[in-house]
Amino acid sequence: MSVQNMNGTKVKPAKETLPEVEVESNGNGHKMYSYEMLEEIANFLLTKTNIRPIIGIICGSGMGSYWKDGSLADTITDAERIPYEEIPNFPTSTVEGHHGQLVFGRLGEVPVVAMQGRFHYYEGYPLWKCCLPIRVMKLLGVKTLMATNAAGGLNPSYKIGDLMIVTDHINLMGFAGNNPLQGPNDERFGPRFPPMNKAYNYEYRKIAKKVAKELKLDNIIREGIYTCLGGPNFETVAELRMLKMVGVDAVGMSTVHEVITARHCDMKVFGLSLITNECITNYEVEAEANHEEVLDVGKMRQDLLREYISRLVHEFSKV
Ligand SMILES: O=P(O)(O)O[C@@H]1C[C@H](O)[C@@H](CO)O1
Ligand SMILES: Nc1nc2[nH]cnc2c(=O)[nH]1
Repeated sequence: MSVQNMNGTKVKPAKETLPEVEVESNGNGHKMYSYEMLEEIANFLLTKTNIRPIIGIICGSGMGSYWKDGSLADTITDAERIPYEEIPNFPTSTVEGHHGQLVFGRLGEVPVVAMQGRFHYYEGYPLWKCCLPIRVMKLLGVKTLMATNAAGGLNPSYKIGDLMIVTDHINLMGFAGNNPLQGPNDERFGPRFPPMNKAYNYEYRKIAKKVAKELKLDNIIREGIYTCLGGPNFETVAELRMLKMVGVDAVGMSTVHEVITARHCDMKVFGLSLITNECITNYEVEAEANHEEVLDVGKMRQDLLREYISRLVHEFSKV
């Protein structure tokens, strides 16, 4: 469901979130959920489905529509959809293009869980809460995270509709002291000081390039560095010029903190950006970035993404 804002743009109406239960503070005034509370969420989900997922997929903005209305529903079998509103202590999606449900099912033979809608910092969620579903996935038995996102293409050779295999990220929000792992560390998830030099699995990246070749996607597949800004505004020209200088290829508002959380609890990670718009680094350009374009490009690429992601799931499950 959506409503129109003052500019006629479609937005999701604000939803009431479930009451937050304080367990411990992360020292930043943020309340965090304990291991036991996350276990409760995972156990709740396990009572709702017989699927025991080994791969977790996060659908980026506009990239989740291929999970409904007949397209991936034809590919995914034994599908169980659980709206976020029905999951105790789970956040809810407030962004257009993020449906707000977990989809459990099988892609081919592989049991998966997909987040059809992720949580962003700009929605008002602290980073640990944006990443809460990753820890829940871990407790469900998920071994691999596939994080997809919509991103602006900063590398001048990128075109709208390209797919960028993420080789690495720059944690800009972390530079400013904001990290999902801030606060007391629970060793049951992972170490206090996790390494991050192998964030994006090398084997998966090789497979993703091989599969892209087989699907004849050579002309749209890229590899590059992603960064996340807090949003919700798109970037200024000066900001983009700065990011370009430090080697960023694609700019978004998610993924980095999810990947950090996944690596902390020893999940293997694959990252994929859909380049939905060109980052404007020139004051003479008339065009402006907008969310509608992001969603439109997601729609334009939904069939291709469905095929590519299904193939990747199959190949990754063999590693
Ligand atoms: O959820 P992702 O990172 O795919 O969404 C991007 C960032 C903003 O949420 C939105 C802007 O159009 O797209
Ligand atoms: N920050 C940011 N996020 C995006 N998501 C999709 N496009 C963009 C963009 O240009 N900038």
